[in-house]
Amino acid sequence: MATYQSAPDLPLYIDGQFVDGFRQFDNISPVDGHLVSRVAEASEAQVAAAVKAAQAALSGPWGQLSVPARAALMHRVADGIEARFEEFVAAEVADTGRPENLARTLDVPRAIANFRTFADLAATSVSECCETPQADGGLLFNYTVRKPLGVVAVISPWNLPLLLLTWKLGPALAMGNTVVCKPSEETPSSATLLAEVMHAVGLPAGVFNLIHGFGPGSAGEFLTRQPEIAAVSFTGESRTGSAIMKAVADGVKEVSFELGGKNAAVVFADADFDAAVAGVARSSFFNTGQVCLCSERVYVERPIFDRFVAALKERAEALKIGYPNEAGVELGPLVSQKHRDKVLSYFALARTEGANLITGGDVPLFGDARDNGSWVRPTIWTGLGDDARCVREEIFGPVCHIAPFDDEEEVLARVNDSQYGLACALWTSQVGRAHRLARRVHTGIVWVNSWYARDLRTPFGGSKLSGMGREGGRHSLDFYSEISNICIKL
Ligand SMILES: NC(=O)c1ccc[n+]([C@@H]2O[C@H](COP(=O)([O-])OP(=O)(O)OC[C@H]3O[C@@H](n4cnc5c(N)ncnc54)[C@H](O)[C@@H]3O)[C@@H](O)[C@H]2O)c1
Ligand SMILES: N/C(=C\C=C\C=O)C(=O)O
Repeated sequence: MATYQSAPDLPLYIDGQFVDGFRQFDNISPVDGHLVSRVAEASEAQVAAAVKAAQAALSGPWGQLSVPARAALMHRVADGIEARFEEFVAAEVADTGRPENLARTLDVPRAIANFRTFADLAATSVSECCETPQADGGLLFNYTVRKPLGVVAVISPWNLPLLLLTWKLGPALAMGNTVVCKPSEETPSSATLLAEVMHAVGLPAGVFNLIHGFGPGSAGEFLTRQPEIAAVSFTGESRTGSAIMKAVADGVKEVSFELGGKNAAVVFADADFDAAVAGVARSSFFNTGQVCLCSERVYVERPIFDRFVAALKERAEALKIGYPNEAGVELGPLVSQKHRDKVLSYFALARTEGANLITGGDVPLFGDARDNGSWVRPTIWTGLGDDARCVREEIFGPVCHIAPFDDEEEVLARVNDSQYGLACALWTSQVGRAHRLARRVHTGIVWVNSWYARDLRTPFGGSKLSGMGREGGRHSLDFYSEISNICIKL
């Protein structure tokens, strides 16, 4: 049984040593507001030291390791996470208040899979080659080699803390880079536990470094401004991506951005109704709506609109909200009071914009310690126009707006009318329509009759304000390595 009581102070991990920061900040539980831990904040000098240690490690034993040897080490990291599985569950629950079952079935298993998948992909990847006959009868033989980029800055968000950190770490390390990681200030616990696993596995000092702190004017910004970093892999808000892009522009650093979204779910009258209701309830309320892929916009074909709204209302109101270790709990709190204030501001905005409130739109009163937490109810609106801010701006909470539509061309235009382009879920029984529409939706990812079903070999990422680049499968191998072409005249 995972426990999520207060933990000890959380340190930094720099050049193979656990060290204090220049000051500490509080890590507060979103369940009931209790102090989870005090966290070391890295100074600019400590961030610079971490990057220098990572730079030095490239020319040490780590830089001499073969790909299979690095892959074996990544598997040992995965073994280390497995060995401390319940501690990782407790760490994610302590910081996010999520249901234990979610951490046990998604977050920690995906961290293990992230290391194992990219260890195996790196160890089995092949390079390109070609032969070019010459007019003089000679031959050119071209082949490519992958080299590490160097020091990679890994900056991750709070919504799936361990999953998203390791989604980057797995391929970055498997491809021979060294890393300096800056997890979100909201969720430092599982990254710190991971540092203990990395240390125990015996990665050479400087290969993996962990700094805690905030964004602007703190560890996050300091990291992006270090001249020695070769690339930044970032997941977070679009406006943060823009700030990081500016910070690294002068150095022309490589960036991989997984950013925000305002994703649509489209339900046609011919869809499996019960599957679509269950699927949209999951895609709108999963992880309390704190997934960049969540459907905050739902379009339902008019003949089933009223029936669908009623069914989704019933599902939303049946979701079990509760303590992380309660049996059957499905929804936890939002990650912080600050984030809840943002979500509540959209609840208020929806009223101003004239939304019909179908359910939720407020804070549940428990009459216990949870009233000091960051809880909201799952919320459904209808009746807003496509130009409403609540229909265009990312809210990042358990909320969706449902609108009717009449035909494919209309709904396709409305789905694509967004500054984001991350994900879309289509619910229909017509295979031809599914393929036709999927390729015309302007998002990086389209699920048909499913949502957040993942194969780690597939490309993941978005367009427009949702990001830059793709990670997953060989796309991660490509991003986290420098490819050189060698041409030999035979
Ligand atoms: N596309 C995806 O795959 C994906 C996945 C998860 C979350 N997200 C997005 O992330 C957001 C929620 O996460 P968040 O609130 O942690 O995002 P955020 O942008 O506020 O913070 C993300 C990380 O960046 C750091 N940071 C903030 N400002 C920085 C700066 N100027 N320089 C360097 N680092 C900085 C933060 O400390 C944190 O570690 C949502 O918009 C969500 O859509 C996207
Ligand atoms: N990058 C991934 C998930 C992103 C979730 C966004 O909140 C993944 O599943 O690999």
